[in-house]
Parts: sequence; structure tokens; C-alpha cells
Amino acid sequence: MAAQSGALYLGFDLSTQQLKAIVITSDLKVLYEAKTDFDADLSKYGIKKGVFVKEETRAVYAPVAMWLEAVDIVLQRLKDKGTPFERIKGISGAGQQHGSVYWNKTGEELLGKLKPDETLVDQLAKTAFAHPFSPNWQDGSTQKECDKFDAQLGSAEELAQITGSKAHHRFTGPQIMRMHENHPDVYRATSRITLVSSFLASVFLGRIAPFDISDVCGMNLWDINAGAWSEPLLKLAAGVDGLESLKQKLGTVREDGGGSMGPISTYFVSRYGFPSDCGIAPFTGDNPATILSLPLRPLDAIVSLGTSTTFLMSTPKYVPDPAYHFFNHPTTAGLYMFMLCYKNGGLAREKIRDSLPKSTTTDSWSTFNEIALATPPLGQNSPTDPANLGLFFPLPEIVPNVRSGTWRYTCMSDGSKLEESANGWSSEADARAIVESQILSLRLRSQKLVHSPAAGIPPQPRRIYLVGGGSLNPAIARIVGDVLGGVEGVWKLDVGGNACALGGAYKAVWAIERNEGESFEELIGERWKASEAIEKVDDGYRPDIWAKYGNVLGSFEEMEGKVLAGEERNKK
Ligand SMILES: Nc1ncnc2c1ncn2[C@@H]1O[C@H](COP(=O)(O)OP(=O)(O)O)[C@@H](O)[C@H]1O
Ligand SMILES: O=C(CO)[C@@H](O)[C@H](O)COP(=O)(O)O
Repeated sequence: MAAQSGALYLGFDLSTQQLKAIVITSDLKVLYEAKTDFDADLSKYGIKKGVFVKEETRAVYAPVAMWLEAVDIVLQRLKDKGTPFERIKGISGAGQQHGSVYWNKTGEELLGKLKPDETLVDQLAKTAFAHPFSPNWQDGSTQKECDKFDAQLGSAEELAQITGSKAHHRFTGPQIMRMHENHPDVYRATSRITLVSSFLASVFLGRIAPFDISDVCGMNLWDINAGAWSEPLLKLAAGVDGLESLKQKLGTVREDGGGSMGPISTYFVSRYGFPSDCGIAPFTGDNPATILSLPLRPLDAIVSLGTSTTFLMSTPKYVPDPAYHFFNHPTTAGLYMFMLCYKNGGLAREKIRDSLPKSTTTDSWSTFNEIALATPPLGQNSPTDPANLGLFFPLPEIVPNVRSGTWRYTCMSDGSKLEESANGWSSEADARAIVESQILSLRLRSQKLVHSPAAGIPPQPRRIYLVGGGSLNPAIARIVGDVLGGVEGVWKLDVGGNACALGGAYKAVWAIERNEGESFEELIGERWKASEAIEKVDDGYRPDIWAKYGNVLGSFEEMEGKVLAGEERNKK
């Protein structure tokens, strides 16, 4: 039974395929959840899996109007479930990272005077934006711009040192540069640029919200150590229009991840009955919000199995490298978020699932799971059998930066005799091989970040938390434990695919209720009850099996190297 009184907090997650919302109490109990699924509810926009794809240029983008429509739909759904909006004291949330929204002057003005009897989409879609689309994080159209970004500060290493990442296709700086080059008219008609997180915050605030201190690190434009825009990078992106043009469009970055940026726009007060003093806390990126969905300790890792796969850790050490990403922590100065991000996550697994015989149960994953669990590690029935190692990239991948394709290799148990498999293997064997491949890549790239969690235990995460849609899958949980370990086991959040929206809601609680100087970890750590929030889904570290994967890790890296060497741009 929902409590009848007391403050409530609302968290959003504007991700690739859905807009999710979650309402919780001050003591972190989940009361209401609702979502708008873009393909199911808004297919009239012509998108697939939430986006448009232009194969010729590898451009991927989403219509901003669809997101506006999704906001009114999800709030109406919460209302239909009886959500007492009048008790909501604070709102925060998250947006898929890197995407940019190009507002014009009219849009800035309209935001503050929306009529409550008309929808957001009807009032804003046609007039408020200099460009109707937002480049999506799956975009691969900016190689040329990335090369210039990597060169601008001297090298990819230096760019990573300054901004937390080397240049990536999806990062906002290279995307803005491409927009400036291809559509200078759009660039010039733009008065403000927001990220997806600050776009959603702006809609609720009724004016353009500043960037968030964590999400801004996904732009390749922010100097993390200096806490300021990197002027050489801004200059590069703005081209002939000059540094000042871009500075104005970007506006400010809010250093404090908490507090209120201001009260909610009157549109939502009149239309849905929010209280006029409901505070809008800074929104952040979906990955930074995910690390706020539980009090994460050093050496704990989160594997987010959404459309993308990401691997997240919170750490006090800033050790950037071109191979991964560092972001400011969304709430706590002096902490950082370490991240790996893969394009080929959920959709690549779905592709293999769909090539198998159809499931006979209502769970579309049951055949995939049965086969994956019945297949021995690395497909080896005996230690002398060849071990299967594959790469399954229906989309061009981020790590490593290679074209789309499928590669099947084998090696011996000790990693020797790595060779491309002449005849491949059965499609059944792919079910286990794709999950192993995705998790081996996480193990390979997080090796330097982990240390021994206890005497006599090799370096690995302490606990592994699974979140996102794929966290509901027991076979994936088992294989994560097999490959990555986790000496205190593999866990999932009870909130399932809604961890990111939950992180947003926790952020809202902390932002509005914190005492002077009280950290997110202190406030949420005190109120969070593990028994109500998480469930152990696998024992994690099994020494023999974990060692088996360790023996082929070098060959896995070598296989990636061979595939990378075959890339046209790497052939000399
Ligand atoms: N039982 C399941 N097993 C494996 N994957 C699943 C399962 N349920 C959902 N998924 C995957 O979850 C993905 C969506 O995850 P979600 O975290 O909601 O995505 P996003 O936040 O990126 O929109 C889908 O692409 C689907 O493949
Ligand atoms: O590009 C990244 C992170 O760098 C992605 O993780 C996006 O932030 C989208 O995530 P999901 O839609 O999969 O949640």
C-alpha cells in the first residue's frame, strides 16, 4: 500500500528506446513506475529501436519531437496509476549520453510560457528547434572530425588526459563540429545547445538548464582538471564562427550535482497538479545516474545491459587512457566514474537469439538461455578441444573501433594456436560465445582498474551489479560470474531495467533533502536497505572457470588486433 502522505520524488530516464519514470518516497521505496516505449507507442515517427539510421554515412539520430510527446504520455500514464503529483517535491533524471539538441531563440522564449491545455509537442516541435533531430550515441559519421579532435591537443593520449576520453564518434564536440561543417545555417540559427539530460531538465524548468558536471565529460570539450571549457577544442568545433559563438550556445556548467536549479515550470503545475515549489535538480547522463542507483563501493562494478553495454566503477583515482572513459562523478567532488561503452550490446544479443529456434514459452529468451547454459565454457567439451572466441558486431563497434562484422576464431586451452575458424561453428554455439565475448572484453579492459579484493584472491571486482533490460536474464548472469568473477557474487537490482531512472530519483531525494555538506553516499547510504533493493543472482567467482577464461584473454586481445589490422584505415 502506498503511504498516504510525505514527500515524493520523481526520476526519469530518457534512453535510446524508452522514456522511463519512477516515483519514490523519501525513504527510497518505489511507489509508481511508467514508461513510453518509442517503437511501441510512437512508431508514427518512423523510427526503429528509437532511432533513424542512414547507412551511407553511418549517421544515427532521433526526432526531438518524439521525446517531447513521450513526456506527456509518461506523465499521463503515471496520473492514470493514481500518482499524487501534488506530493512530488523534487525531480531529477538522466538522458542517454552525448546526444545534442539544437534550440533556437523562439524555443528559449516558448519554454517559459507553455499553455497547459496544449501538449509539449504541439507547442514546441515545429518552432523551438534549429534542427529537428538529435545525433544519437550510436552515430558513426564523425571519423574525420575525431581525427582532428585527437590531433588538436597533440595526441589521443593528451585529449584523454584533458577531457577524460580520446575522440569518439558519438561525443558531442565532434558532432557539433560536423553540424557546423555540414549545416552552417543550423549552427547559426541555434541559440543554445543542450545535451539530452539538460534538454529534459530544461523542459521541466521552463528555461534552458545548465550542463551537469558529469554528463559534460561526454562532449570531448570539457577540461576535467581545469573545471573549464577547453578553448582549443571549442575553437576547433566552431570553425570560422569562432570560439565565442560556441561558448554562448553552450552556456554554463553547474558544478553542484545537488540542490534545486529552480521550481518546476507552470505548465506542469497547471496540467498535472505538481506543487509550484517542486524543485528541478540537475539531470545527468544515464550512466552517471546508474551509479547512483545504489551506494557503490570502490571495487564494486556495475554492468549495464541496456541497448548499449556499459561497465561502470566509481573511483577516487583519475587515470585516463584512450582505451576508456573517465567522467566527473555526478554528485561527489573528488570521485570519478570509470566507463567502458559498447554499441553492440542488447541488439547484438537479440540478433543471435532471433537466429535460434523460437522459444516455446512466453519468455522470448528461453531457448537462447537453455542453449547458452548447456554449452560448456568456450564451447570446449574437453580441454583438448579448440576454444571458441568470437566478435559479434552487427553495428560498427566503439571498443575496438572496427566496422560491423562477425569473426569466429579458435585457440587451444592455453591460448596458443589462435586462428580464424575455417568452418565457424554451429549457430547454437553463438549463444554462449556472444555473451562470453562481451564479458571477456570487459575483463580485458578493466584489468588495470581492479586489485585483489581479499587475501589469496586474484584481482577482480568485489561485487558485480547487473542493471538494464538484460539484467533480467539468468543465463547472462551466470556467464558474467564465470568470466568476470565477483568474489562477493553477481547481483541484480529489484527494479530491473529501471535502475537508471531510480538513480535519478535517488539524486532528487539527495538534491532536495541534503543537509549542509551531506554527501550523496551519506544520505542514500543511511536510507538504502540492501534486502529491499538487490538480489543475488549468481555466486560469481569460481576459481577454475575464471582461470580458464584468463588463459585465453591474451588470445582474445590478439584476435581483436587481427581484426583491427584488417580495417582499411589501419592498412598502410
Ligand atoms: N530477459 C531478457 N534477457 C536479455 N535481454 C533482455 C531481456 N529483457 C530485455 N532485454 C534487453 O534489454 C534491452 C533494453 O534494455 P533497457 O535497459 O531498457 O534499454 P535502454 O535503456 O537502452 O532503452 C533490449 O534491447 C533487450 O534486448
Ligand atoms: O554512449 C553511451 C555512453 O557513452 C551509451 O551508454 C548511451 O548513454 C545510451 O545508453 P542506453 O540507451 O543503452 O542506456
